[in-house]
Amino acid sequence: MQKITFFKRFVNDILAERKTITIRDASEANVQAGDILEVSTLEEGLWFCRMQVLSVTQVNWADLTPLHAAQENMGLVELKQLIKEIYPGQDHFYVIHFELLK
Ligand SMILES: CC(=O)Nc1ccn([C@@H]2O[C@H](CO)[C@@H](O)[C@H]2O)c(=O)n1
Repeated sequence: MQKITFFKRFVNDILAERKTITIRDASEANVQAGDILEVSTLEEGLWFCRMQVLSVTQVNWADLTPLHAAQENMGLVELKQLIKEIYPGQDHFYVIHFELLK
């Protein structure tokens, strides 16, 4: 089974389905539509759900939209700032759209 991690501050949003995408660089985007992922926190490695990948699409930082931000349950300025912090100096990303499995 494939695995993915998230910062633990996003656990509640993911479980409540307020966060339905994650934006990753190429090294973390080795998934495709249909894949089922075991999901745990980055910090403690605590498992918290399974999710199914609905789609993987490419995006450049400058082309992020308010829709991406809404799917992250944040504002666009906040999302763009966050991605700069997580991935300094990178411009090319993958939007992984997922569905929580229950
Ligand atoms: C190894 C590892 O866990 N890395 C990451 C990387 C990103 N993210 C979140 O995805 C969205 C777009 O980047 C934002 O919500 C990020 O905070 C995350 O939770 N964990």
